Amino acid sequence: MRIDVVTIFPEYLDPLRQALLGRAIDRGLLTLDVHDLRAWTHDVHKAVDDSPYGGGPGMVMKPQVWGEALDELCASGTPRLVVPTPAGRPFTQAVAREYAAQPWLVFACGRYEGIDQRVLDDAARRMPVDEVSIGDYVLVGGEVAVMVMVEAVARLLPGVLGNPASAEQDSFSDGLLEGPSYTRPEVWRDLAVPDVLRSGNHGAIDRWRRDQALARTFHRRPDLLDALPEGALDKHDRAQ
Ligand SMILES: COc1ccc2nc(C(=O)O)sc2c1
Repeated sequence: MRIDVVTIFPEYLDPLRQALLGRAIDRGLLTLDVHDLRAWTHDVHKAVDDSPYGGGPGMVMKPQVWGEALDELCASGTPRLVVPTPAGRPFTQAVAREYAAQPWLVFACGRYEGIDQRVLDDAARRMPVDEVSIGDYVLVGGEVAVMVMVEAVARLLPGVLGNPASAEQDSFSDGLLEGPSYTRPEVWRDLAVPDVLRSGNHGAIDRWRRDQALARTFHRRPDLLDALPEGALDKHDRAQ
């Protein structure tokens, strides 16, 4: 997978080159190229924003600069353009899986009050454009949202996670929240690991973990239970 990110703060994306993701990039499992939007300005001040038509607070990112950047970066093909914005559709694990199947993603990081809408409308003439939000809160810019999305997507790529089963068992993969996890010691500050996890009875362990996930989801995210596909809960699940 090829990932390009366009931003006025390229160094903001540096953490993506650390640890697991950094190793995956070094191993060629994905490429990550971060571009400074100001490289496509032509004035001495490298201006990327201007006042909004219709008035109102803040500034809007200029269409000309973005247009030239995307023209150059997307000249060789048809990536999916992903634009983080508070007004976007929710970024979910399902969207992460959808993106992980794409050969090429270009992320456009807005700042200020956002990017002139015509940039997205023009891009949509020649590539799929997705406006997405990572949550119901507003950030200062798109960079942090891009880091969240790149990590969520990259970890799904073959070979990135040491144990592929991790991606199948983590929260949201079966539509439920993950239950609690434990490791040694057996007792810590008089808190003991649940006996079933030390029983060696894998059927009972799997059942206990499923029940824990259902209970946690019911109490913390009942909306996820409502969203489960028909038949996702068996008779035992429904009896919980
Ligand atoms: C101007 O660019 C922004 C500003 C806030 C913001 N908030 C996001 C979110 O997903 O919450 S994406 C995003 C992009």
